Amino acid sequence: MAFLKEVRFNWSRVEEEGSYPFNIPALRNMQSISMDRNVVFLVGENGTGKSTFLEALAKSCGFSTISGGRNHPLVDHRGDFSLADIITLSWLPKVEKGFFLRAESFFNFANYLDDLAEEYGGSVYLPYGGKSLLRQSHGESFLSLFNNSFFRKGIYLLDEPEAALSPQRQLAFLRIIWELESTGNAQFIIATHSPILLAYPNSIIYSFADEGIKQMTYQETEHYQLTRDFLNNPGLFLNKLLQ
Ligand SMILES: Nc1ncnc2c1ncn2[C@@H]1O[C@H](COP(=O)(O)OP(=O)(O)OP(=O)(O)O)[C@@H](O)[C@H]1O
Repeated sequence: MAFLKEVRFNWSRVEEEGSYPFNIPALRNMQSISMDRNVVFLVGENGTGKSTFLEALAKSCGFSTISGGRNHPLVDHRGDFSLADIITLSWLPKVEKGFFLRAESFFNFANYLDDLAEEYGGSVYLPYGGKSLLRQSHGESFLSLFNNSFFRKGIYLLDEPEAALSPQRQLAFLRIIWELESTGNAQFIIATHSPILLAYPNSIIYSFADEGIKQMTYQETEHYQLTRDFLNNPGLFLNKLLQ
């Protein structure tokens, strides 16, 4: 269910326009972004601002900005989440639960769970597949999290969840998304470079670029077109590329 309906930018609150994160071209001209769909994808070239936007959403939701939900007091002291100070989230209905997954700092979250387990015992691992996430492969730990923790009614903000997943596991992950969103229990906002994940039906796809953020179809994304052209004829593609 689309709990989060819209994100509005209050640019008048910005004091230093020329510096990060307020200088990101894709975001600078946006007044609002509709989120009114169970599954919303953020795509675009590296460095166009997808993670910055997702982290600001996570902070505004009260989630850990390293990875985690509301009950995980993990603070990223190096990050700059000031974009969260100028966005307003419109909810209907408001949900408190959910999770922010940042693939690159998931290790810190797994470490944090191990520290908790040392103090409170192995039951800490129950929502994460019953054992330390560090004793599972990267991909297994992601799927353990998705399978065991993502069952509550909530909003799930995922930054490149495909990072650890094989193509087969990406398909398994699409099935998890479907089971949760089609029963009205979840909204997913996912930054991704995966042409497999992007194929999920009935989503909104937002493409981040210097000109702004534009909604497009799956077939219009560069991820789809480039992957299709490559797979149609890898030899020809590489011949041109490597000449
Ligand atoms: N803490 C920071 N301080 C200054 N600039 C930053 C900071 N974090 C990111 N940037 C810059 O902001 C821009 C957007 O970065 P961001 O990580 O949001 O991009 P992205 O679209 O998620 O990229 P990718 O697809 O590579 O993950 C980039 O130019 C990046 O160099």
